Amino acid sequence: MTDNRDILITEVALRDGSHAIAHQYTVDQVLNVAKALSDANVPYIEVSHGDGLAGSSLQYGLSKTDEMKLIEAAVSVAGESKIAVLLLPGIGTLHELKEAANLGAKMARIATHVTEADVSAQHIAYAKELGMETVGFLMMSHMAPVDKIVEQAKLMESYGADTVYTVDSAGYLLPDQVRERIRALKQSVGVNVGFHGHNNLSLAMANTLAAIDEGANRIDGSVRCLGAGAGNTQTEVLIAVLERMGIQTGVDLYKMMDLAEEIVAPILHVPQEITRDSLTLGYAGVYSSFALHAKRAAEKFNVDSRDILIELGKRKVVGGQEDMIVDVAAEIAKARMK
Ligand SMILES: CC[C@H](O)CC(=O)C(=O)O
Ligand SMILES: [Mn+2]
Repeated sequence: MTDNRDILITEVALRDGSHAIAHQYTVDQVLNVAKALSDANVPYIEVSHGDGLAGSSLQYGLSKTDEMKLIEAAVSVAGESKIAVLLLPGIGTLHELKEAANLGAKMARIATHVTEADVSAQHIAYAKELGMETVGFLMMSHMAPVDKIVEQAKLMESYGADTVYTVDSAGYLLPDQVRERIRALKQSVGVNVGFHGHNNLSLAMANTLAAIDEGANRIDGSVRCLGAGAGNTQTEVLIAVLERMGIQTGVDLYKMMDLAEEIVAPILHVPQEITRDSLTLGYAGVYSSFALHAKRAAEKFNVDSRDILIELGKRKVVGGQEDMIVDVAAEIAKARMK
């Protein structure tokens, strides 16, 4: 593996991308994608249900394949790359974390709502005990002021996180807002700082570059943008842009392009675009993974999915409250009948 990397990329298509295909990954798809990512020298490859370990459920969406089988498959072809898993405390437990570590996962990313870092303490500590590298992943970062994010990141650092992330789950943040968050984290924590963007307002690349400019050295990307909502910062494009800027990622651009075109594009049910629904997510500040749930609820209640998303934004609904999507759709349908 190349040592002189300025930025370490975590590829999230096999986790965040799972939202975009309703968690229908097969072992063969994961083998092919993970092998190609490893051949391209991507340092970290995240594999889990879209909502993290143990996310497979009626509430979040049932996986086609047990995620442990997917993790095992990815590990078998990972070579020098490290397999990462995502865990949201309350959805996943220490049990799944141990199972993933036993299968060979080397990094645990513990994700909480931006104001709830305290629930990550035991998961971060346990992941360290298991010998894993740990990341504190502060989701929906647009919903808290900068000083709150710093406070929460410091908590994660105190639990043992090696890296803390600002996560723009809704694809809502503007580049200046990313800058102020990353700058404050760089000034306040002693660990690596990372950024995870969503492209709902077509700002994932601009936001990622702003984060890097402020000193973030851990960056998430998704090949062919495969992620929730309009997807994430497109990895192969990011590699090209960073190469032009003289920033080393150690990732092979041509191999990433080939993977995107030949292996990942055929997996996509529909091309990853900024649709009216994903644009509404970014505009209203709604969790990107709500998009498919809102679409289904809109069809069921014959209402406009944008009205559902705007209302969810007003109510400041966060991850874990997916059941509210149906409630809101039903309320909108009922109000229309009056
Ligand atoms: C449901 C977990 C979520 O997809 C994590 C994430 O990638 C984000 O908040 O953007
Ligand atoms: Mn995401």
